[in-house]
Amino acid sequence: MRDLLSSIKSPDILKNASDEELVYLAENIRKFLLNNVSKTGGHLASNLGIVELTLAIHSVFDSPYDHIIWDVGHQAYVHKILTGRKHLFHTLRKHNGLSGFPKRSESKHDCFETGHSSTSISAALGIAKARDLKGKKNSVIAVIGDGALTGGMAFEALNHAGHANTDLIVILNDNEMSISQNVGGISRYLNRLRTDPKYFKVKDDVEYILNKIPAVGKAMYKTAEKAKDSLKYFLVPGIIFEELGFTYIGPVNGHDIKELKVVLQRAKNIKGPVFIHVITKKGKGYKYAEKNPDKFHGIGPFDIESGKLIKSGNKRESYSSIFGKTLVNLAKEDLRIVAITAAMPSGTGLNDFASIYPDRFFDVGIAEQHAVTFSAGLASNGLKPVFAVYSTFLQRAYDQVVHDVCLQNLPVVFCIDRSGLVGNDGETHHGVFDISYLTHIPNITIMAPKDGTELIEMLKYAVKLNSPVAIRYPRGESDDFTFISDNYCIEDRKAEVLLSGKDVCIIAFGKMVRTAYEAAKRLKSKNIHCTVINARFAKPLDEKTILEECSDIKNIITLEDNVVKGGFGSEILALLCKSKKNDKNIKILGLPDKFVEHGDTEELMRYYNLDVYSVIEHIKEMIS
Ligand SMILES: Cc1ncc(C[n+]2csc(CCOP(=O)(O)OP(=O)(O)O)c2C)c(N)n1
Ligand SMILES: CC(=O)[C@@H](O)[C@H](O)COP(=O)(O)O
Ligand SMILES: [Mg+2]
Repeated sequence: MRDLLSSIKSPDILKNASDEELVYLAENIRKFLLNNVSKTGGHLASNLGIVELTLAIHSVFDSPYDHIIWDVGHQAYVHKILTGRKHLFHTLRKHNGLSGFPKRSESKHDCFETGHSSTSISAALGIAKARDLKGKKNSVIAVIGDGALTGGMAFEALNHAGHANTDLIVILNDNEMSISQNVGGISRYLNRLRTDPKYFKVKDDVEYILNKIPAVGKAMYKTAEKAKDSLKYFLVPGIIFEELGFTYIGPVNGHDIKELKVVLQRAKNIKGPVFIHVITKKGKGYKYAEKNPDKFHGIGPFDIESGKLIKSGNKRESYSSIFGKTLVNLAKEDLRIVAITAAMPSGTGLNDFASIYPDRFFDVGIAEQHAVTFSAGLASNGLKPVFAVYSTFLQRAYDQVVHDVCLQNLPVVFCIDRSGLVGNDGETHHGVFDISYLTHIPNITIMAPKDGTELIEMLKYAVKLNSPVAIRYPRGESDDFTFISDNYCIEDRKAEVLLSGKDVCIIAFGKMVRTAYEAAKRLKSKNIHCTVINARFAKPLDEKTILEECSDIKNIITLEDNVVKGGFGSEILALLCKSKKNDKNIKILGLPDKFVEHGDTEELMRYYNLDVYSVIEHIKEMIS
């Protein structure tokens, strides 16, 4: 048997591989994924599940002539291996290394970039229509998971594609899982298609009966074979995809390469939009990932033998976990509190809330826009909705925040996790725009805690407010300032002065308070004395404290882990201008006007001059 993996540089090699060779290749790819991702971390379970499907797609289609669009893109590792990037896997998700998502700059085989879910069908349809207008004939294939299919955009695109009069193939990779168990009516519907004994019985009966009829039976069966899926349409009530205008094929065993190739070849020859329903097992081939696909969806380095995470040092509790526990406690006291997630219960720390208060917990699927307006509805009818959401995914729901929540001044609490740099996921996932996209909206209060204790206090305050509130906090370990801070009162909406000094005033927001504090401590030994303000609020700013503290200090620095444009520093600058205090020497430190790449968060903070050392240098330069 040829060892295709060791020599693979392009998918062309698959075209003349036997089915047995492809099965052997699938086995080797799984070993390769396991060996590499156990060292680098990454999205393991989704990739283990999609090995055969990716091999079949690249066997039947001709990338990059044919276009393949991967929804979310976290499952594109196998595609990367087959398209000449195997040798880069030791650098996966590291700074300047291989991205964890499709990147046009990385390969001509990555025709469209993804990271946020449910975009693939819209993109594929656009690509297909452009192809038609250019008079070309290549295939366009969108590969979308059952989780991503819960996103509204996917349905907007299916609705359009069904009557767009173009050739398009949508492959649904149905593994019954989003990151956690998939939820909702669509998921239940797919489950019925997958398992309905009535369907399988009827299908088998029809094939059996036709085959039994002597002479004509075989011919009739051949005709019926063609019409089988349409036949199914009549036999299974409401195949929604057929109703939308697609030819539905499935369910297909997503781990049978031979069957997959036959089905894909057939789809390639069908005119109009085709929907192929493929069934796979998330985590396939690695027992720990099959058993616990949520844990192995996106995982850090782990030990292959035991499936246990390799942890470095003693870590403090994460902000997500502190948030989750606090909300459980608050919900005990206040029965109006309900929690909402858009398919991220574990990532946002809501798992305990979900099991303790199942009736007050809502996983709405990957549907951030709906989650926000749903929260607005809950609030308008007397409840206290807390929507826990990653900063980057809330971008989706900007208009709902404006139009459905803030315009009506409804008391929805946005707990914005993963704000700032998130690290290895990179461009698509950094939460560096939320201050910019929220501060200009009337009625909203925006806070960021300097440490875990402050997050607890901010959440207590937020659920008491009768208007929209956002609390932003970063990925990972919480900080702890209890050794110096003795006032955690949030209700007075005041900033906190952590250190006083006459040379420089550093006004920091959220996680950056630590950087300001450490820089000030080190500068003291060089006889440079800094005031350090923990702003707590980006909106409304505690104008009084800030202006008083700045009044006798010439040098002012603002620090944030948001983009500088439209961020926290801009708010301070506007305040100083408004108060005629623009005779100051001011530096606004934050992230630049570009999409920040992937890499370790600390490394990126150094790279963008936002670490303690860089802040010290900024201050020295300012003073000199
Ligand atoms: C808009 C948006 N919200 C949330 C996420 C986080 N997220 C990434 S993958 C995923 C689950 C995707 O499930 P599915 O599409 O079924 O893919 P699978 O991992 O099962 O292969 C979620 C919720 C995202 N990427 N984009
Ligand atoms: C692909 C995706 O969007 C998620 O899987 C994301 O990578 C999760 O990030 P965390 O690891 O920060 O939860
Ligand atoms: Mg899935």
